[in-house]
Amino acid sequence: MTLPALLALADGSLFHGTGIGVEGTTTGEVVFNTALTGYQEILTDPSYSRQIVTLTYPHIGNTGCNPVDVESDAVCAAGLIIRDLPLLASNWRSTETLQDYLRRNNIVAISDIDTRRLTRILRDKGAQNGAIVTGAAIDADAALAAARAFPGLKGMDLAKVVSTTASYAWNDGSYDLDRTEFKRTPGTFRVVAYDFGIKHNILRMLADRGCDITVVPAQTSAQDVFALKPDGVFLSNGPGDPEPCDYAIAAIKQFVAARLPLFGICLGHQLLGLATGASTLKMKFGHHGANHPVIDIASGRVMISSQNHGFAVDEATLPANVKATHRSLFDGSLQGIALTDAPAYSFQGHPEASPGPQDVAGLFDPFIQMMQSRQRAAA
Ligand SMILES: NC(=O)CC[C@H](N)C(=O)O
Repeated sequence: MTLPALLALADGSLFHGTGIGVEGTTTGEVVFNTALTGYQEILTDPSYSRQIVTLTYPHIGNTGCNPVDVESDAVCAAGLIIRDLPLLASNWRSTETLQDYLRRNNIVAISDIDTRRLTRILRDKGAQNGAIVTGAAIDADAALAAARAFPGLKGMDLAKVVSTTASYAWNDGSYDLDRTEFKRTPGTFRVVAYDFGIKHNILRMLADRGCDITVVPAQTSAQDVFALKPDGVFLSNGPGDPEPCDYAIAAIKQFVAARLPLFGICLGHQLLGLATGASTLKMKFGHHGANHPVIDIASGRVMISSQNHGFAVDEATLPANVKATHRSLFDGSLQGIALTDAPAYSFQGHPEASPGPQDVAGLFDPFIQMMQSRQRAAA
């Protein structure tokens, strides 16, 4: 039996389709992602908390779902919007269909809508607050009211909401090619990783490079981190607006002052920017995809990157001791910064990919080199 479904946007747009998850209502900011593959990694990326994701690729679910291709322990996106759910899921690693996966994770989702029309609206008007309602008796006015009641992500501190409540150790490296076993590299560097909504593949890529990682809650004080005697601190990706995360910004200022090696990704990049005194802004529709070209300003090299952000550091507000290292070739927005007077840098896109191309994976290396230099200086 098909489940009727309606997507309502705050601008008044309505899309009738088919419910492919559970019955109910979900609200959030509706964003479009242009990646062709990786729907499971996208759904489980904590940075999508309170966001409803529409995928522009029309056939989603072809390869089913499995327990391995996840970026956290839960489905974090507030909902999913797709054009077409294939009748058959086929892959040797698939253990369940996308529909079963969505239902088991209690996700409200809609298919059979014109995702191209939806994406054009989001591009023209900017990311919209929205609601998906599924069930036998759908009321368009109630759906619109739900969409308009969502307060929007601006000013919303979600990092401390999705973060781990207790610290834990992580030393699993990447999977082998069959994705049946983890690679393990002996830990040479003690790294404290702030969990603002951290993706598993970031932790794996740090572990592959010899990091022994302690993951700590978002609100951990700088003092508690210094007590762990780290060689370096990593600032993770995460959902929501970076600006209200004053606890993290205060801690980062202390790490910079102590000249502790620092590396930030996405939200972590935005927080490093704020800690240096720069400002962040909300973008019109953000960057969400797996094919975004960025230029390394010093070398002129162009790399294709995975992206997922709706806020950005405003390059015009960078203080004199912070240089721009990367820019987006789609819209010229700032993609990377480095401090000129401290061992600290960050990147707006996703060097860990998952999903996406691995062109920018080398951005993990300077962090390792900074920790090496620090260890040598102390020896
Ligand atoms: N992936 C992320 O870390 C996203 C950062 C932030 N929530 C943004 O939307 O810009």
